[in-house]
Amino acid sequence: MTTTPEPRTDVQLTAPGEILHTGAADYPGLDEWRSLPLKQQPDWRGHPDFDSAYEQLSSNPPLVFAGEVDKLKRRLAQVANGEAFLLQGGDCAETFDGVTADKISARVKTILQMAVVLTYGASLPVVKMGRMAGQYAKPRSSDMETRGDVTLPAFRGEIVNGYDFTEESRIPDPKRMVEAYNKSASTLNLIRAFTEGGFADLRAVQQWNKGFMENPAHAKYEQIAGEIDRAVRFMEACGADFEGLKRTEFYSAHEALLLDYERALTRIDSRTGQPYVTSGHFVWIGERTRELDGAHMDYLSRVQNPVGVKLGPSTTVETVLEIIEKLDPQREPGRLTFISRMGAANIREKLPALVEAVRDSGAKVVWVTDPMHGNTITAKNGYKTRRFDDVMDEVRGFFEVHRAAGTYPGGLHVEMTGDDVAECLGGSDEIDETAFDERYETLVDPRLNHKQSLEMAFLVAEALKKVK
Ligand SMILES: O=C[C@H](O)[C@H](O)COP(=O)(O)O
Ligand SMILES: C=C(OP(=O)(O)O)C(=O)O
Repeated sequence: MTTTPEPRTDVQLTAPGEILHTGAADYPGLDEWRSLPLKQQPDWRGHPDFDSAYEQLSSNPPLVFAGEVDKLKRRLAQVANGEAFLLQGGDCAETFDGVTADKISARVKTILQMAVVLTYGASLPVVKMGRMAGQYAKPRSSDMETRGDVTLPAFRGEIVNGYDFTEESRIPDPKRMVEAYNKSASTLNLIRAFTEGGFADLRAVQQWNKGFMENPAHAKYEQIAGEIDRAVRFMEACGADFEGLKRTEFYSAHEALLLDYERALTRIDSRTGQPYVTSGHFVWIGERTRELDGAHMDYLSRVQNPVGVKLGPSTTVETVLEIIEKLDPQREPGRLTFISRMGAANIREKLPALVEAVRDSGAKVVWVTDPMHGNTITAKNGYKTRRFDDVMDEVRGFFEVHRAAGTYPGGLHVEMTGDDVAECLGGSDEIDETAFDERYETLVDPRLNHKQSLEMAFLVAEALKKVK
């Protein structure tokens, strides 16, 4: 069983509510991961720029504040209790060039649109979270990539190396961590401005959804869209406080894969003396790095953020119970989220035993479905893709499993974008492989485009109405 370190007594604690954070240079246990099995990392410790990049990050301001992280944990506790729904969405791999106002606003806009539809379906608040402002590191199936007769190190996300298929670009460069920090800061700044400055006004979001409904292909969602519209007009007629509804909470999330980056951005919260990863509000451990005795599990067991763990089809009951012991020994609601990514073909067979075991253990975790990562296929023309129908089938399976177990299907985790890309097959626009040459932009895995994301929200809203 993991023990949470005692608060430091030798640091100056400030009054509750203050947002000062100190570095975490010698906090006990925070460097334990360095002696444990560590997967999916670049070999860059000997790089001449490593120390200066690490020092720079260590002295930079935190990207998020411990008080916000605690607030998110309270929101996730509501999800664990079936009182809210969690929506996590964003790029597979953010790119430095993608940090533009247009692209960020399109993604935030799409997440807000999805959230309105889901809020209506669930009749519950939706906790909104972007795979944004830090989703720059990618785990890979293979360390190397071969094209023709050339083999080079695999692309590991722009925080590590470049996507161009040249020897120079694929060399890991620690200065990229500083660039990723700067890009994340810009992204968060814009997200905060959007979501606190009127962009999230419920009436505007509902207008955007009307645009989606104008396409005859989406007429099948007319009933639910009409109901939302009437509900908004009813609230307006009643004189609802739309000032309050102009703002919304929006949290950042990413895979805590690159431990040099996470360690350098860990800070001690001045209120509590406890360590927080300040690179994002919510961080998760991926399917490829979730060994119980591994570095990633150890590191995230020592910080206070709410954490997620991806669970693929090989996950056993013993593993989930041990993960709970390791990451949530205090059984703190909101601390632990399990993100299942079984694949449509597996979910109905593999998920029930895990959900039932967790239910019977009494632990209060959040259950989220990631219907993307278990449904990746290679299209006839060689592109990595996913079928919209498979994705939706996994979502339906997730709801069925929870209904049968009497547990709460707490959320949805999707790779999506606000742009009109063609990366996943199907949806009402019936995207097929022929569109890929023109509109395939992702650097690693295929995302739902704007319309496919909204369509998914409508379908999930229908499923959520049945949960109530
Ligand atoms: O996003 C998830 C992983 O990084 C991705 O699926 C790995 O892809 P690969 O199998 O092409 O390495
Ligand atoms: C790598 C990812 O997923 P997984 O760990 O589930 O493969 C991801 O979500 O980007």
